[in-house]
Amino acid sequence: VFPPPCDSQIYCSGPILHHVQEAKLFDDDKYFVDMKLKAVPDVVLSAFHNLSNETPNATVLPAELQEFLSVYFEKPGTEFESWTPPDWQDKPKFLGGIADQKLRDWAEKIHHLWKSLGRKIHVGVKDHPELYSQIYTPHPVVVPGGRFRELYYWDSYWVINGLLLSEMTDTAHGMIENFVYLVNRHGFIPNGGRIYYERRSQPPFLTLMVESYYQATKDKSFLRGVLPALEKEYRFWMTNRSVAVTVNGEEYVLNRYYVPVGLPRPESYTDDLELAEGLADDRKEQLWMDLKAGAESGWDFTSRWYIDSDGRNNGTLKETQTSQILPTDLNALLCLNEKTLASFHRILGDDSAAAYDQAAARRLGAMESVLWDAERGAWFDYNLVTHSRHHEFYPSNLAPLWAQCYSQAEMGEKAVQYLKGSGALQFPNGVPTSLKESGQQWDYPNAWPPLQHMLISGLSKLPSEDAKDLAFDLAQRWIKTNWLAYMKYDAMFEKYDVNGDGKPGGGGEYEVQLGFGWTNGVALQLLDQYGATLTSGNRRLSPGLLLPLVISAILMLQ
Ligand SMILES: OC[C@H]1O[C@H](O[C@H]2O[C@H](CO)[C@@H](O)[C@H](O)[C@H]2O)[C@H](O)[C@@H](O)[C@@H]1O
Repeated sequence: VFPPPCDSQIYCSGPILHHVQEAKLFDDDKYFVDMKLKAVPDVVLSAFHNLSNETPNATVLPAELQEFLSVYFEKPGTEFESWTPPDWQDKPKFLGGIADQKLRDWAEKIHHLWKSLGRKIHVGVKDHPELYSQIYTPHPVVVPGGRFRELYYWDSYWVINGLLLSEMTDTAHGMIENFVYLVNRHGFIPNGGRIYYERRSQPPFLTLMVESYYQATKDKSFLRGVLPALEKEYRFWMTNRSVAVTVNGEEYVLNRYYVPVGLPRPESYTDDLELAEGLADDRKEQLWMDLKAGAESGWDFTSRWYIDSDGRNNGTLKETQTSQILPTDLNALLCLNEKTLASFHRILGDDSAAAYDQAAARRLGAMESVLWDAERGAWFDYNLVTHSRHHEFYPSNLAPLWAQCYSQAEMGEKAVQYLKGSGALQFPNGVPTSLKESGQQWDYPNAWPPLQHMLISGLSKLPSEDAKDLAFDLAQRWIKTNWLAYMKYDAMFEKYDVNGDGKPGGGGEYEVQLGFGWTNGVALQLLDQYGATLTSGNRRLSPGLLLPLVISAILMLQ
């Protein structure tokens, strides 16, 4: 009953996809669905039909499949022209604010990486979209790197923040224009720049990208031009990804990730097929939908989305039920979108700000009634099956601090105490994604750049020195991890391990990737924000953390 991931009978459904992926001709299922066609789809489909009709039981041997692919497909990557961002220039100003010479030299190297991650889509993709899985966008993009050859939605927020520090305003402008183009074409922004991603999104960061750009340029006419697309995207999330939930007799509306699309993810086809083996057809479809919703959350995959048969936040990947969870971070992000949209209307001097102010106030009330736990002092995901909160630690439990979506100052301070008592601060290299080692990449021991950034930024906005010191301490840990790994491997990674000295992360369904868009963006932001005090050597203990240590040492001596 549910539509396939896209309408292409080559890239998203049908016998070619099935046979090629099942034959495991490539190490990564994403490889095949990124290949360009050498002939129009009808010709390729009928050639495959003839080939499989000639063989008993329609089985095509791997050697025949290889031959078929070499006749009808090109290697991935041919859809790009070589492109160096024309606005890239040596020595952007922010470098001057980094006191530690080694970190300053390293920041300069990161700034150089934008040149290798820039891509311009070949005009052929615009003229003959039927030959490509690549989605055409009019302006060049900065990609994450490695197997992620195309643009990604939420990654681009941290990429754009980094580009703005690198004074690459035109490249940032073009990337935002691409997203506006995608909203106008699809009604929302796809997960990434491939047709197999076109029926699911990722965390909605476009409004915040525009906010970053506006803060850097103060360009009101740009703001006026893009605002209708931002509102269109907001309506998409409120129409297609919202749920009404009743708590203590009151009804609240909050958002979730939800992807009513069938079949396995084409880019991870055999993983999804194997995971669903043995399930009844309707359970299979449900699992595939929830895996896609997991991809839409950006956390693919994690024990955070597991709900076992007793309704507990427990189980295995097969028990992923993303759509049955109201996530704290998605709702904090939408609250921040609402506040930012209101502020845009105020800047432009029109009279539409009030509607967004009211939406933000409604959401804040809902988050405090449904997600906030006053006893524990944090916000927790809400389970729609059991109508209760999940109490595991995830950095997302503090996302409302980052979004500044809470009503009383004391909630912020309670959340700091929650974090300190959570056990998540005991690791030298950053805050883990959870405290569970599930083997999935969005779990312990991995730490991810966007989560470090949101946590550090949330803590740094709190009024207390204690919270600010903790923010600095976490920034120092993260920078040191990134820097040590760079010294060892000469590379920036998509994620890191919270243990060891500069260790890349692992787990999940693909090898850890290098590049890496959001890692570079977050490192540059932290180096800019804390450049005067960060060091490449031993961690400088901030006064707020030093004092408790001194007191406990004195007590021990007594
Ligand atoms: O191919 C598997 C999945 O890969 C992507 O997810 C991961 O990389 C993205 C790019 O850095 C990142 O946005 C996401 O948070 C990562 O988990 C892709 O976005 C998924 O849709 C895809 O299934």
